[in-house]
Amino acid sequence: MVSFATRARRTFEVEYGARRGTTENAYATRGEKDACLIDCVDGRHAEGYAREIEGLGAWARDAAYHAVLHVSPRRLDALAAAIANRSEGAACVEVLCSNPGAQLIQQALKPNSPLTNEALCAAWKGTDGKLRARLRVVRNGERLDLGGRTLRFTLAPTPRWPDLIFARDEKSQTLFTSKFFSAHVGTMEGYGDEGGLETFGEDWRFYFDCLLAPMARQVSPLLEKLTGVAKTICPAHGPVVASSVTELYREYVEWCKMQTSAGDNLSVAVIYASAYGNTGAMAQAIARGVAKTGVGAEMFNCELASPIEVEEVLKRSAGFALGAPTLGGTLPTPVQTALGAIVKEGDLEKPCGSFGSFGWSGEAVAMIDKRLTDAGFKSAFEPLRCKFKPTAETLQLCEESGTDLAQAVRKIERRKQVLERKSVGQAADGVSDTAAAVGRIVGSLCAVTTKNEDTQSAMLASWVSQASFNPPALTVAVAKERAVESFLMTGGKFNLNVLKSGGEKDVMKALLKPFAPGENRFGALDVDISETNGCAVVKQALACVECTVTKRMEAGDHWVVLAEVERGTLLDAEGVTSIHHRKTGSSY
Ligand SMILES: Cc1cc2nc3c(=O)[nH]c(=O)nc-3n(C[C@H](O)[C@H](O)[C@H](O)COP(=O)(O)O)c2cc1C
Repeated sequence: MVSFATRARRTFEVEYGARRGTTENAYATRGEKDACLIDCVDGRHAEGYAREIEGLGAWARDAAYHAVLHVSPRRLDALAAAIANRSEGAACVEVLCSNPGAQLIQQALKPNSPLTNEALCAAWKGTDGKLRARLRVVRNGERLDLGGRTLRFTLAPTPRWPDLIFARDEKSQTLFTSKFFSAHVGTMEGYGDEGGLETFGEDWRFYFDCLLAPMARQVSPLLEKLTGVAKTICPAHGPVVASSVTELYREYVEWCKMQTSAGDNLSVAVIYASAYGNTGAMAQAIARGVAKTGVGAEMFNCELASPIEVEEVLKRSAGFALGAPTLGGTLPTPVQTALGAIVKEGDLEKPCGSFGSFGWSGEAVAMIDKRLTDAGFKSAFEPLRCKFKPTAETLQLCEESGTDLAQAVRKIERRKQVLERKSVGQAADGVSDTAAAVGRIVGSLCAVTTKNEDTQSAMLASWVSQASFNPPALTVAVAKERAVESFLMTGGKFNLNVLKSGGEKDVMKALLKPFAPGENRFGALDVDISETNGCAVVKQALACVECTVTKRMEAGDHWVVLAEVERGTLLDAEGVTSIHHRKTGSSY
């Protein structure tokens, strides 16, 4: 195995939001006859990758095969380095990938195309003009005999990775799963998953929630293809799964089920096209914002689907977002077709949104927005436009916009239910005994203030409790759809500003005011920024407790966040803590 760990967060896609770094993994295996390199790392590590392969020995350097389970433009420099480093007399390497993967490599090998990769072109054909590599498209179920060891390939296309393949080494019962069972964590000691779910559960789940949950419908049947014995799972990122194969597989099946059953009740379609992945990254962040509310999110790449499939996804969705890059001053054709299908379906009750990346003129998003508005659709968020690659702030904005879209869908659903109940003569909102009893539990009214990269955020909280004397620790329950939720991952910092009885009104007003995605959360509130953790200190509070998240536990529609107290400051020694009294346990 060859693995490169990065501690820093280098890219801003939502899946890196937990800020635990990542690893780029690649593997090599050999039989009695031939060897095969499996997977490929990010182009940043191209030189190191070639060196590491060389270090394994001539069998790896001059391997007969290189199976690239996911082809991305970002990985082509590393593929080029591996090919360029082969010895002079080595035979042509067969680069195995799926049909969509092969198309991407062919584009990269074409001179003067937007996807041309100079390093790959140079490596593919040696200076003597002889081919040093050739493409081989693998079929579903195809076997590669290495001599006493066989690799079996399974095609595993998803909207985000249409070219994905799994490989199974039948002799060692090892599964190579690329993006499946991956995690962005670069902090482990070795390569393995020692500590299993206890140690990496949150990382696996976060990666799943960000990337696979919005494609759960497509992921579920692919998981079925992976059943059967496997001793080891080798993913593209994070630990090699050895001690917790069965548990992680079971969790994946369960998470998919949770997501699809949420989607069966109520779901939002995020329909998009993306030539270079920028609009795709925005779509991913919007889908994450939707999914964390418990509403199903279905990512749908309309370049890979027929108009009928677009119509079907629209029919089963209660809202949608449509995204496109600007190419040649207009929308890509598949998005125009999808737009036509949306307007034709014409269910104007469905809330919507538009988004997309552009380079200079950026007409696409305005075109989508105008067409939808003219047809009578109502947007749940302002059109989201982004110049080239989205930044951390843009992705945060996309995530919050996704949450707004899901909440708009929920609101319509609730209204429908109230009308239904009324029509059958039930009370619209009776408080049950259980709810009334639970409502008698009280908590201290606090402002949680937190920060992620350059973005500050805050929420009002009363489901707060001390949890340990030594070390001093506390818990806060955070609704899954809350914008600050993604700031409070393990390792995240926040301040718990305990509010003063009689002095809580202004803070409540400021924090309960609806805010648009990306808007300053503090409004007119007077805050200082802590020099130790960079989070806001509410000046009107009674006390400020600076904390670091140590663990999260899933609890129905909330995450219970356990945090260790780093330090505390008493801002007002005379005041009394504000208590939040309620009539019902079914709302705050
Ligand atoms: C062939 C081509 C044509 C483009 N035309 C435009 C254009 O007319 N206006 C514009 O704002 N950007 C244009 N761009 C820039 C893209 O919109 C920009 O690269 C965007 O980030 C692509 O998003 P994507 O990664 O989702 O495909 C063009 C890019 C290419 C490669």
